[in-house]
Order: sequence, then C-alpha cells, then structure tokens
Amino acid sequence: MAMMHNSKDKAGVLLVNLGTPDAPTAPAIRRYLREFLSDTRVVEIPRAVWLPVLYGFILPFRPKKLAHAYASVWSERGSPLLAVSKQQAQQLQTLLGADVPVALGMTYGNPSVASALAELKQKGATRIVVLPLYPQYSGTTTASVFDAIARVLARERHIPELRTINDYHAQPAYIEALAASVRAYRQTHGASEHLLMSFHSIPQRYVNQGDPYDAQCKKTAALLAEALQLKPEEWSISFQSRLGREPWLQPYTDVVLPQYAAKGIKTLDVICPGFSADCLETLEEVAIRYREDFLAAGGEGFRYIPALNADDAHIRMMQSLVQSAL
Ligand SMILES: C=CC1=C(C)c2cc3[nH]c(cc4nc(cc5[nH]c(cc1n2)c(C)c5CCC(=O)O)C(CCC(=O)O)=C4C)c(C)c3C=C
Ligand SMILES: [Fe+2]
Ligand SMILES: [Fe+2]
Repeated sequence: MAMMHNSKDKAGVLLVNLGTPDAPTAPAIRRYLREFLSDTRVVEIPRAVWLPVLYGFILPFRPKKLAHAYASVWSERGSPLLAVSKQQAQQLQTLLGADVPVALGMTYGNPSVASALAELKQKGATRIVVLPLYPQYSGTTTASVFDAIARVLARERHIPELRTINDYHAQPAYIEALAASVRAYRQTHGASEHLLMSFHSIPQRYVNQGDPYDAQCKKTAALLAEALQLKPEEWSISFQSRLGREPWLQPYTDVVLPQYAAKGIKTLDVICPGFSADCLETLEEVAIRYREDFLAAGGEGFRYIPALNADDAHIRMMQSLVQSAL
C-alpha cells in the first residue's frame, strides 16, 4: 500500500540556473542574448525604447565581442556554467537517490526549463521542488525562473504541486561551505591581505523599487566575514558585470580594484559568492580581466577563489534545502 501511495505522490527536483550559449560563436551567442535580454524582468525599459537598442546596437555587435571571451573559458565539456550545472544535478541525484528524480533546466537556452519539466513528468513526479541556484533573490533572476515554469505549465491540464525556494543567502550550510572553501584555498596558497567579495550587479533602480538583492548580498558578505573572523579592513564587497549607462549597485568591482592597488593593497583574494557555478562572469571577467587590471595598477597578487561548483558541501547544502522543502 505504501508503494501505491508513493507512486501517486512522487517528489522531484528542478535545479535551475541562468543558461549559456550552445557554442562560443557569434550566432549562438546572439540567440542566447536575444532571449535573455528580451526578458522584461532583466531589462525594465519600455519595449519601444529597448527593442531598437537591443536589435540596433547590442545584437549586431556584442556577440562577436563575446565570442572571444567565451572561447577563452570554453572546455571540452562545453560552457563551464553548463558543465558544472550538469555535475551538480548528477551529484544531487546520487545523494537524493533514484526515488527523487533531479532535472536541470536553464532559464535561457538549453537544456530548457520545458525539457526539465517534461523529464520530471515522464518520471512521474507530481510534487516538484524548484531550486534556482541563485543564493541571493533578485527579480531579474529568481523571479524569471518562476515565469519560465509558469509559461510551460500554462499549457498543462494537470499541473504538479510546486514549492519554490526563493533564496538561501543566509543559510548556515551555504555560509559554512563558502567559509570552508576560503579556508581550504588559503591553506594551500597562503592568505592575501584582503578578501574582496564580488557579486553580480543589478540596476540600482530595481533595488529602489523593492528588489531585496542588495540587502541579501550584504548579509551574505557580513556572515561570511564573520565565519572567517575577518577584521573590517580585511574584506570588502563590490558589484561586477554592469551593462549600460544607468547606475547599478555600487561600488563597482572594476573601479575599486585599481583603488585598492593605489592604497597599497598588494595581494588580493577574490570570491564571487553569488555565483553557484563558475561561468563567463567569474572565469573571464574576474579571473582574467580584473586580474590583469589589478596587476597593471600595481597589485602584485590576485587570486580568484573558485565558486562552490560541485563541492561536496555545496551539494549537501542543496540536499538539505530540498529535503526541508519536501
Ligand atoms: C542587462 C541586464 C542584466 C542583469 C540585470 C543581470 C543580472 C544577473 N545576472 C546574473 C548571472 C549571470 N549573468 C551572466 C551573464 C550576463 N549577464 C548579462 C546581463 C544582465 N545580468 C549579460 C548580457 C550576460 C552575458 C555576458 C555579457 O554580455 O557580459 C552569467 C554568465 C553566463 C554564462 O554563459 O557563463 C551569469 C551566471 C545574476 C546572478 C544576476 C542578478 C543578480
Ligand atoms: Fe548577468
Ligand atoms: Fe559580463
């Protein structure tokens, strides 16, 4: 009887991340950016203003520029973001066991959220825990995951029960996994003078209108500093990857780096706690470009501490988030 009950009410897990181009080529990047940058949650500008900019200035030029950047981080396993996400899904599947199917979907590009939901349906999941792999909630990311799911389920007669996890920015298991990764890195490589915690920026306007992202990044950073017992002068927070002209969350990573070098900070460790998987924005923007900028400004050592990726502690954190949601 228990088996019959289980087969009627079966849990599944949907892991979601942003998505990445299918190939490091201009046409593939153009397809990806077109979908991503058409999302009204990502770019909150009236369509009559934004679409001419997107189609007239961004899509004709940015993909070519980005193709070089993507090529510099692409591996035999493809885009780092996708390769790491697949590994995370596989390892979470192992921890949860075959009774709880795990599927991976990307908000933009492939594998799509639609394909992941179809996979869970095919495996009989009727109760789905959605874990967007964004530790800090933002309307631009977390809410877009929800939109993508709602669009798919709009075509279904019998929809599954859903439980969405909005954020885990202050979860002890997440903070401890970050702290452990910094400690392990410093044990192997020695400690730098300063730890910079760099988060993806968003437009300041979104925060003014109620997006909790800024506050959650600051909370994560403070908790991580506390876990590492850092003194105030031994760490700071900054925001990277802005696009366009309006003000985004500050201080900007690319602005503070040369300032640190000028202040006499010679060696820097950089961690990006908002990225659950390494990707273009960490491996190319931070670990390659910002490193060059810091060294050019007089810095002597710049070390990027990898994202939690498929770390055991990271996957166990996912397992406990999912189990509490079930
Ligand atoms: C234009 C608006 C953008 C907002 C708002 C934004 C928020 C945001 N993004 C991430 C995570 C990632 N972003 C990545 C790349 C990326 N982001 C934007 C634009 C916005 N992001 C663009 C145009 C791109 C593409 C690359 C580029 O043009 O520089 C990635 C990496 C993807 C990859 O393929 O590796 C991630 C991850 C978060 C967490 C966030 C808000 C909190
Ligand atoms: Fe982004
Ligand atoms: Fe970028």
